[in-house]
Amino acid sequence: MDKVGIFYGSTTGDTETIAMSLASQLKNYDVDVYNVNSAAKEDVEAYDNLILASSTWGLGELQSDWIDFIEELKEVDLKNKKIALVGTGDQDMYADTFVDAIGIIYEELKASEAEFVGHYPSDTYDFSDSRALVDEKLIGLAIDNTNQSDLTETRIEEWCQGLF
Ligand SMILES: Cc1cc2nc3c(=O)[nH]c(=O)nc-3n(C[C@H](O)[C@H](O)[C@H](O)COP(=O)(O)O)c2cc1C
Repeated sequence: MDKVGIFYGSTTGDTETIAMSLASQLKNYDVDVYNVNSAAKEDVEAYDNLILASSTWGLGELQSDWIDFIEELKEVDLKNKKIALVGTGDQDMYADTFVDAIGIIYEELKASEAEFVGHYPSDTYDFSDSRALVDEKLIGLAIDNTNQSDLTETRIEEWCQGLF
């Protein structure tokens, strides 16, 4: 079975819950889940398929544990790895910075020659702006459990199909 490493940062537990849902949805893979507050770059090196998940805090900032971890990731040779991004956020309260964190992770890592997979259409959301918008699509899956919790399960199911 192909391996998938899920690396998440979570301040109040929302992204952690999503990381666990993703792990149970990816039934055809051997999945390990890491909190970035205690993960190291050697953990990342063990996987060809990565899911990187972050909530957004402040006004469009990375979840705090990601601030150090993104620097570690930049030291990993990510060439030939596939990376899928998952952002949690609130599109109503933070309509101009919705899931910006995954846009930041993408910007930091796009020079790495990793292949970014799992782009997601933005038409079922209602926000004004996001750094996660790349070529009119979201660079990864966005989850908003404050305003659209009813869509979360379906979005995860859809997104996980044929992801890697
Ligand atoms: C002070 C504060 C700032 C936030 N800033 C943003 C933001 O800029 N963009 C966004 O999409 N969500 C923002 N959010 C919403 C969080 O990202 C959201 O609640 C998320 O589910 C938290 O996930 P976590 O518990 O895994 O950290 C903010 C929430 C708070 C309380």
